[in-house]
Amino acid sequence: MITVDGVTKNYQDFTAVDDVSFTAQPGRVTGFLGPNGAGKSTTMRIMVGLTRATAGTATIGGRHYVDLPNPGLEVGVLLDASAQHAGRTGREILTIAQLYMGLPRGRVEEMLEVVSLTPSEASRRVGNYSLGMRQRLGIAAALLGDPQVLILDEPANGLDPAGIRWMRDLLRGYADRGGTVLLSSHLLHEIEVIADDIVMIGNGRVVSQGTKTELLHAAGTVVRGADPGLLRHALTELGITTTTSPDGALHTDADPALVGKVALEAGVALTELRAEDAGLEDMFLELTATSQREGART
Ligand SMILES: Nc1ncnc2c1ncn2[C@@H]1O[C@H](COP(=O)(O)OP(=O)(O)OP(=O)(O)O)[C@@H](O)[C@H]1O
Repeated sequence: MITVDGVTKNYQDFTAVDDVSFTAQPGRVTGFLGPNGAGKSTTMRIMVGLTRATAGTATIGGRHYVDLPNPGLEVGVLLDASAQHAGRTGREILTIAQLYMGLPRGRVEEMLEVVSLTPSEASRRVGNYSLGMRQRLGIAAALLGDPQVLILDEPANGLDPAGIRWMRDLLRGYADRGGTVLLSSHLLHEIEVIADDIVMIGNGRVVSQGTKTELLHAAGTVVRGADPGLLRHALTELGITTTTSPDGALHTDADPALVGKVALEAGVALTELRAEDAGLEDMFLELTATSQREGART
């Protein structure tokens, strides 16, 4: 588990991360979502001891990263896929990591296979790798020590659609086996398809967090009945306010299960009942509107 507790980072009078708290739980993929410059990378760098927090703590399994005796065995980190020695081959980079982690040699070839880097690609210098290949190598390095926790900063950058699908399946499987995954992105769709839990950050502050289901449900319910007037009346009677869209559908903040129950009791046949698809996109833009560069930066 990753625990971030009241983390703040000031650069002189600029606050890059402002009292951020959240947890990333085992068995779940936690998406760390925010627009450019929101403070995701800074928070992740603090988690792994590369940046010192001005206040607050970030721990992995209850310990600070710097206190982990052989960190690669406990947490796999990919912060910048291009931050590798360009003159080394992919295989050499993994071999160096394998040696200092004290892992069996076979682990390198195993990981190259997992990330689908062919033997000839693994023998090429990283300076000649595409961004997608660097991401794959970075994921191989993060997985090398078979850690229980993964911290990945924008891991889908540079991957093609098949690569994104591959990564999603890999991380899903990893979390399903009990691993903790924290991955950041400024692209909502990426997070929406993979994450179980979402932490949204804007202007250094957490603007919303919860399970994906909770955040989707926060958008409310759309319901359409054979007798819209009677349905509206039944809902209003229970104090559930509704608005009617031009196409006759009713919109309410209440839960779909409750709306369905009210309709059943009122004897109204429903033709549509669903969680309102505001799309996390709208919510993401709305929630971060005041904290984006284009918005009021206070
Ligand atoms: N060393 C530093 N000195 C001064 N400001 C910094 C430093 N590092 C980061 N910042 C600022 O902190 C803010 C947050 O940056 P950060 O890289 O954490 O954002 P991010 O959410 O990862 O963005 P992106 O999606 O663009 O990668 C930015 O305004 C950035 O310019």
